[in-house]
Amino acid sequence: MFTITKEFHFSASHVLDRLPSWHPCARMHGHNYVVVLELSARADQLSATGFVRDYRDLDDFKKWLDDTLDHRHLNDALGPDLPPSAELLAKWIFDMWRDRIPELTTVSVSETPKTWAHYRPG
Ligand SMILES: Nc1nc2c(c(=O)[nH]1)N=C([C@H](O)[C@H](O)COP(=O)(O)OP(=O)(O)OP(=O)(O)O)CN2
Ligand SMILES: [Zn+2]
Repeated sequence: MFTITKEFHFSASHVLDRLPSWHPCARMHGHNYVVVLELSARADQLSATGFVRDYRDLDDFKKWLDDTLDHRHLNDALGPDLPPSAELLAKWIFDMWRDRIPELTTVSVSETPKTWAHYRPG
């Protein structure tokens, strides 16, 4: 298998309001999020150019991220039923984009330089 990744950035606020009140993340705060899309293909699926997918094809994803999540409150963007943890945000993005990017295999979300959550369907 070949895999490619491309990294995207956005800034947003959130409240993890299902945490106990003593937890700092139960208060509203923000992150400079990093999202990494991983796309995969077998050797026989590569384009004639040798691409899993042209990185430039992901420009639509960048625009969507800017329009949908950048400088937003994630609790509003994801709705009241989905806690905006890094894990569930990664799955939410995967589910939004799996049909438009059939080669998509993993979505990863980082909230801080030390943390990553990864979602790939089991
Ligand atoms: N499994 C998860 N744990 C936590 C999440 C999450 O999405 N998934 N989110 C948070 C907070 O939103 C935020 O990311 C804080 O994380 P934390 O690592 O505690 O960040 P700090 O910078 O405060 O940590 P330091 O240890 O001081 O670097 C919490 N947990
Ligand atoms: Zn947070």
